[in-house]
Amino acid sequence: MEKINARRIALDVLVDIEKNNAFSNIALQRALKNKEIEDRDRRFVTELVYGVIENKIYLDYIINILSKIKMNKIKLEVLNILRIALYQIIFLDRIPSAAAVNESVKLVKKIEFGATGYVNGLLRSYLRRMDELTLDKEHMDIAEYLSIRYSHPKWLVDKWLQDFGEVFTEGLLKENNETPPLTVRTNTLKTSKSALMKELIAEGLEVEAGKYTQEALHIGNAASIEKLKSFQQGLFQIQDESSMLVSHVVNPRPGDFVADLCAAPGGKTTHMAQLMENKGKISAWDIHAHKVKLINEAARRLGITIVDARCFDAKELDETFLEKADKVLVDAPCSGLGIIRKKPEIKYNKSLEEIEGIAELQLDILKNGAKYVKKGGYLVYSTCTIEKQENVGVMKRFLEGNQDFELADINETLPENLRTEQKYLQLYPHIHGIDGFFICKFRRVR
Ligand SMILES: C[S@@+](CC[C@H](N)C(=O)[O-])C[C@H]1O[C@@H](n2cnc3c(N)ncnc32)[C@H](O)[C@@H]1O
Repeated sequence: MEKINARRIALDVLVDIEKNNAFSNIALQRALKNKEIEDRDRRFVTELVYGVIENKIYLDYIINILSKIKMNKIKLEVLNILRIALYQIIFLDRIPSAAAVNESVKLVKKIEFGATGYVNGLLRSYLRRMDELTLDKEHMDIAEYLSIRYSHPKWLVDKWLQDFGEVFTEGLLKENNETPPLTVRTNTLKTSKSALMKELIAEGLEVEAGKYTQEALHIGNAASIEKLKSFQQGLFQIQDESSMLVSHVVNPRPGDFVADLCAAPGGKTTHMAQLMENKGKISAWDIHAHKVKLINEAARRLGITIVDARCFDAKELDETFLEKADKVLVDAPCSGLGIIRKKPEIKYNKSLEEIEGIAELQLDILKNGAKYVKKGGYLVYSTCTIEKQENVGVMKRFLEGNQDFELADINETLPENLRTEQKYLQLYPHIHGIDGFFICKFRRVR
């Protein structure tokens, strides 16, 4: 069998992401699936792929200075070989620079023999000149400096500087390039947190309790978690703590009827089913049929029977649900700028226009969601973004147009370390250490 070359796999994944606009997690999964690859190599491939995407603007800034060929004329494969090499030299202390250069030269020889001299020359030139290539914050425009240093598009840095100020923005940008721990939610329908902890430790994982929710566990050294027996037995679900907080704010009770309008892949649906002790009903909708399947798969694995998943566009009104629900959740499609740590390509794919469009979509879905709520019932709005035009902006616009609703107090459903004066919760990765999320809750009073 051919020896697995981690750098080669990382290269293929990076080219796939750029050429086909693939999502990093899906491209990685596809490339690693069915490969006999040790956990250590699997982690190295993942580290290279995420590291390069996270730092792409910075790596390209250096390549642009050193290259004799214009950036847009460099073949994608060669460009990514350079990025992988520079990423290792600059960011991975444990890899000697000479090894990073030699391995990249070997790789380019196999893939684009004619570019061998170019790659070798550029990398050696970096090693000679690296001191003079460091960014000089004092003499640069602050937005330009932050944009290159932390590889976020300039328009986004400008926006965040305006919204949050320099210190906050730099903290956020820095954290966005960190790797978050993998977090899982105990399936309390099948086990307890302490029993699951023991099980995972016995399976060779490093496990720690979460910071905010009683079901959460952080996993230190997971490589292929879905292969674990405990996963296949449905003892847990992979889910960030921010996302778990949403279901706690919804606070569904056993016997409730809950409508979850944007539900796939079912993280919050299945969590709410747990909180309902698998009693009552959850109608879980998603616009994409292939994603509806994921809700059903998750429910089956976790032993949940109260979920009725369907393919439906929540912008449409389903009159059969009018005033039927005790609780409605709109976990809305959003710009996703709170989860850049997990999906770093998000920062390159967004635009101001898209943020505006998505805020309108959220408002449309919320307006319909409101119509399904019983008198005295609740509507919860959540996103995985930190953008004010969505979040607080949409929350205010919803309240202006829906006089039957008022903001409900969410504090009693939050852990003490997250209680807030405001009647909504905005989480930031660099402040709370979990995904950037927004959560608020409306009560139908009339
Ligand atoms: C943030 S994700 C939901 C995550 C899910 N609640 C969970 O916890 O696993 C938003 C979902 O909304 C779906 N979506 C987008 N537009 C929609 C629409 N018009 N109607 C229903 N679902 C929609 C997307 O397919 C996506 O799965």
